[in-house]
Amino acid sequence: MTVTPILELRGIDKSFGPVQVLHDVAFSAYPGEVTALVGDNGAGKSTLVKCIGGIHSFDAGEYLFEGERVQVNGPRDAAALGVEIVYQDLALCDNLDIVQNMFLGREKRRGPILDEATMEEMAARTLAGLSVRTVKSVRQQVSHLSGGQRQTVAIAKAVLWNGKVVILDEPTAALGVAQTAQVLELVRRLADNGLTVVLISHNLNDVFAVSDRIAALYLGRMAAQVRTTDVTQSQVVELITSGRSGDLGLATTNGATA
Ligand SMILES: Nc1ncnc2c1ncn2[C@@H]1O[C@H](COP(=O)(O)OP(=O)(O)OP(=O)(O)O)[C@@H](O)[C@H]1O
Repeated sequence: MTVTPILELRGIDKSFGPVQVLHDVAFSAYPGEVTALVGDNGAGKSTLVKCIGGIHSFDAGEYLFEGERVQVNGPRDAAALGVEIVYQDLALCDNLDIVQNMFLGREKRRGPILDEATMEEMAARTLAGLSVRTVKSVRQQVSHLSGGQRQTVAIAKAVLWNGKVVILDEPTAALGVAQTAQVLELVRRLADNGLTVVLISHNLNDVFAVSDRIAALYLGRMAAQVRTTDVTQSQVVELITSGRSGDLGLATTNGATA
């Protein structure tokens, strides 16, 4: 059965000045699935994600959303489609509480006055909808939260703003074992709730724990996009380090088939 990806990039080229960073990259992500984007340092993961998020324009290629070709000329266009990126450094403000962070720059107002009650209720409902029980009060200041709780708030913020495609940049990079497990559980739940999740990760244990598909970039080219159940960790290591895997009978190299 062929399933239409919610997000699809075809033939993406991207250069910075004379240096071509992405070469003819194809990438697809599907609702209800976690697609892991892997690759060595400098392979082009962040650049690809920034093209998806409208932060970088690309030089050639097509961007399709829900099967339709779209123009994404900036972060606002990506946000309007429902593409939300949660960066590793989180961009949460330490001196604000959870509600203030989740609504930062998009506050609800009743006339000239901030509608605190509605914002508080929406923040709490979003966290509850994600079965987040580790955050006790939405009025806690973010500086008092653990790394895992901060990551949870950043993810919930993306969901609150109607993220259909939620892209997570190394969400467990700074976390210990227990917090990593909590965040991975949340990542899986997002997909199980029907969202499309793209997970950038260097940690193959995380990738194999939660992903449905793996897209491996090598020196700016998409080496393979495969179902996680079709590959072993050592095959993925080979894809990351050499761009190929000799013993991998690839069913698809660009994720076009489901
Ligand atoms: N703004 C820029 N100007 C020039 N070169 C850039 C720019 N951004 C990225 N690059 C180059 O593009 C290449 C890919 O970088 P990118 O950050 O996308 O890789 P990555 O796979 O995300 O790496 P990492 O895992 O280390 O974050 C690198 O060689 C990098 O130096």
